[in-house]
Amino acid sequence: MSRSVVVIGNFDGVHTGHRWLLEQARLREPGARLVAVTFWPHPVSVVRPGREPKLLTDPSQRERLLREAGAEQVVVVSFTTEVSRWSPAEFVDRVLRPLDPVRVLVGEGFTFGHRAAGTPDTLRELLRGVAEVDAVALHRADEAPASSSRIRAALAAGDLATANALLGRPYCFSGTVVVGDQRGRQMGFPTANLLVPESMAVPADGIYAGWLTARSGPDAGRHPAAISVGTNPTFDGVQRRVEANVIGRTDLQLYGVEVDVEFTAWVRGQVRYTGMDDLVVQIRADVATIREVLGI
Ligand SMILES: Cc1cc2nc3c(=O)[nH]c(=O)nc-3n(C[C@H](O)[C@H](O)[C@H](O)COP(=O)(O)O)c2cc1C
Ligand SMILES: Nc1ncnc2c1ncn2[C@@H]1O[C@H](COP(=O)(O)OP(=O)(O)O)[C@@H](O)[C@H]1O
Repeated sequence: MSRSVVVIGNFDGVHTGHRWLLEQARLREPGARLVAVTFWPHPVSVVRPGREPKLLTDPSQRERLLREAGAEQVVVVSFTTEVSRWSPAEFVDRVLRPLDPVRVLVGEGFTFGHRAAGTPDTLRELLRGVAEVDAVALHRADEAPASSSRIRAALAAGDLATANALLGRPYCFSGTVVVGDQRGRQMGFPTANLLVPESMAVPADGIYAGWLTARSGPDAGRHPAAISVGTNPTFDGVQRRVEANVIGRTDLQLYGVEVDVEFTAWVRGQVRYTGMDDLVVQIRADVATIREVLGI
């Protein structure tokens, strides 16, 4: 097997900064196999349980995005308490050496190993004579570097434009369509409902313009969508859901189908209406706005 160029990180969101790191790896070692080393679950959930951030990508989405960004191999280290106690040297011996790296790239400020004792300098020392180690300056999308935590904060604040700019792609929420309260079709706007796992980040409650892609089934493909994130306050709901109405259709069969919901633009916040009739009038207006936003 050819020698590798390795990038290491959590890569949650696979945002512009992560993609920049992968591009640098490709440019600096064009002949080498590009390997992304990452972790699952998120190390913070093991080291400081309960303090882990809400995730922008689940593991399968993250791997798919890393491959799209040029990774030819994705190595997922199962992060356990035992792994959290590895010294920097153990991490290098167990994870990096077997990949036969010619160069390793990490973001500036990267730390690894027990109590985050390893720095890019430690890595350089441990790999002396084996591989070059580059600590790459963090890519700046604007005044500050793109980071998963900035993106999470922007999403939570309803600032989808900033989140999407830092991601370098529309924010996307994936899941399996579940049965809801069967109310959507009564209102003339059936919605494919996705549950929001506790572990995942989701944009602030509100109405968004976007796209729904069904990965399989009779309606496979990408469809324009009016998206609602929230608890359906009009109906005193409690469970937070991502719901997408495919615009102009009432005939889709999406139950049990894996879908990707892409968020293109923020439209408005959630409102508690006094009844279904007022809500339906508003949804009609939303759909008209969303058609314009999407240019359909
Ligand atoms: C474009 C759009 C806008 C919506 N706006 C609101 C809203 O402002 N307030 C609210 O309580 N629910 C809103 N909803 C969510 C509806 O309450 C929900 O889709 C409906 O109750 C159907 O739920 P079901 O899929 O579980 O049957 C909106 C849904 C869509 C598609
Ligand atoms: N245009 C559409 N957009 C979304 N789902 C649709 C559409 N047309 C039909 N459906 C189907 O209807 C279901 C949603 O209908 P709805 O009455 O809102 O039920 P539920 O409350 O179970 O979500 C979806 O899961 C999907 O299978």
